[in-house]
Amino acid sequence: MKTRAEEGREGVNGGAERPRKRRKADVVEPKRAEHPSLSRESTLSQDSPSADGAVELDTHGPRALTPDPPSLPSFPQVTLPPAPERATLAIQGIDRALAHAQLVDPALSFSLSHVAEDDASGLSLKTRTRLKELGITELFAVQTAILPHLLPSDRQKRALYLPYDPPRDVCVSAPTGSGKTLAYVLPIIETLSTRIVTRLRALIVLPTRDLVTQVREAFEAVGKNRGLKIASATGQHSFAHEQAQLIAEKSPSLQGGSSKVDILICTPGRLMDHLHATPNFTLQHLRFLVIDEADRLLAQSFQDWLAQVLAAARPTPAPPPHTVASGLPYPDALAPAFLHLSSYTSGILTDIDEKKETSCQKLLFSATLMSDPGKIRALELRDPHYIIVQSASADKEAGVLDVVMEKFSMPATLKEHMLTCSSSIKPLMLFFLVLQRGVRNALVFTKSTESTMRLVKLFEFFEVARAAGLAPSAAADTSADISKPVVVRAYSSDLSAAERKATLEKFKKREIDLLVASDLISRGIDISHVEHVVSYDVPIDMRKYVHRVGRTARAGRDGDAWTLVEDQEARYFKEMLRNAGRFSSVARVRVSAKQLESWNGLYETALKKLKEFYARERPE
Ligand SMILES: Nc1ncnc2c1ncn2[C@@H]1O[C@H](COP(=O)(O)OP(=O)(O)OP(=O)(O)O)[C@@H](O)[C@H]1O
Repeated sequence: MKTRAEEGREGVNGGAERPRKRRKADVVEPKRAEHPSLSRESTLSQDSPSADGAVELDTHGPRALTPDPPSLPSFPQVTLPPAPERATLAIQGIDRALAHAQLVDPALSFSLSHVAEDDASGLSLKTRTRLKELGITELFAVQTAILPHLLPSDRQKRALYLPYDPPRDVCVSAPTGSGKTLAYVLPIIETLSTRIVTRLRALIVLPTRDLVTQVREAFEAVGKNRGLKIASATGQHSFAHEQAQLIAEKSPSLQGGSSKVDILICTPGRLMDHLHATPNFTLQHLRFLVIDEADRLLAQSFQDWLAQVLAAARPTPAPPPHTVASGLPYPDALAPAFLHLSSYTSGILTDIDEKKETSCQKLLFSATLMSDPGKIRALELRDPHYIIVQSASADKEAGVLDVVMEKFSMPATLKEHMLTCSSSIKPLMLFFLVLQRGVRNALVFTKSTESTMRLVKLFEFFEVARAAGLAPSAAADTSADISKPVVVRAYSSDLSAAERKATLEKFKKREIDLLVASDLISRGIDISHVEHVVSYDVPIDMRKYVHRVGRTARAGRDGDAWTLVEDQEARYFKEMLRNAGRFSSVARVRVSAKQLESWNGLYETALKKLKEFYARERPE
């Protein structure tokens, strides 16, 4: 019997014997033999004998039976263990708090009483009455779940300063349109309305100006007649104007800061500007720091905004005693956790001084909350409580895994469709959806501003050709009046802030049928009448998809999402859906050439006009 190594040598060298390489086992053997339990005999005896008593060693064969040269017995063939499941890998190393998340059924709700003084929601009668005026009679799942954490029945825990018993932070993952905004607006208004002096106590950070405007409107609506001052900072107005809105006292520099507002809603860039350059702008009195669209904001660095905000809210060490100024008191008020900075204290800690912490409670929200441990660490969360509003699974681990593996929950009332076609007829597919399927009150997403402009122009030329009766009108599968011209407008970063606002207003008033945009408004924007979302260009990842389609089917309303997929993109798009567990939820829509036939002529005419238009616009 030949060993495999010997067979191999024969195969390569034609039988010529080469000196055998010194193997590791040869070196180890004498040492092992020194110990009786590791001696050759005892090792061999562990192998199972064959029927005739000879030991079968499949790798060393006869050599193993002879005492010389000494060698170790064979080990079993190396076999790789089966690869761990993706789910197993995903759960490894996740934040402990996330693993203990509170899973909430999206169907959960809480009916509000508008007469009783006390209500288990924790909301005051004033707030509930205001909600009734706004047409809100019940709390949605995310609001029902979060209020006990932010408005505890123990009123002391609602105090504006909790330096010795600081509140736990809260992270929320809930589907688009599920009411996350009110989930933080309500407890903030309720808690702050007990305040006597105006200080900056709630800071809400959002990724875009449009969202700042929207959230400010929500605060103003709910907080009406509660005496709280609300401001926003986005850079839309001059810096000096914003400073005048935010700060009462410009000089001298007050250690406790000075604020004209209780609640500030802002973008991170502008927040940094005020933190650096606005005298007396301080975050030491913050009771709430809300990071909405948290995954998007944490992906953006903006001069390391998060680290700077956290540092500004955190008590700083006491200055050395000899630097503490004496003299007349300032009209000043330090937060309790910052009192050691006062000119009246020595700055020397004694045994009875307990460690004081910032009272700022961080609240994170997103429909696509990240689980990246690195990013979460950067938030310096305090004993965080996770709330996941998640349909389908009652199994806690599965629910947490869905967040970790980016299988985000979608609104139950959303219907998803995909249409596959060649790139050359993609615009025709959109015309088909609008004219045959009655797609109106729709947001159409493209991949870029340029793509938005081209599509809007092409649609306009198409409508001009249609109005001129250049093609027979086809029988539509819709009740929509297709004889009416379809109004299409662009919403892009090329427009001025005023133009964008005006366009959005017109769309809200239903004066625009199709609003074409890049991903500028794919997150957070809440327009209740959006019935359809069309992804004219496929979204590049699942997060984008979730936020785009989430512009419809909000607050329990119905909605349809259509994705136009070019043939070469189909594989990638389907794979993306499959990985996110959405493949079976998306209906494939087949459109035959015959169904498109009636619009072909108009399309050709529109394309020709578009070419002429761009030739005029950009002469060579
Ligand atoms: N309890 C409620 N009753 C009725 N309508 C509500 C309630 N809560 C919120 N809404 C409405 O639901 C809509 C969606 O809410 P909101 O914009 O807060 O969703 P969201 O979860 O933040 O979505 P996104 O993730 O897309 O930002 C809004 O028009 C809001 O006014």
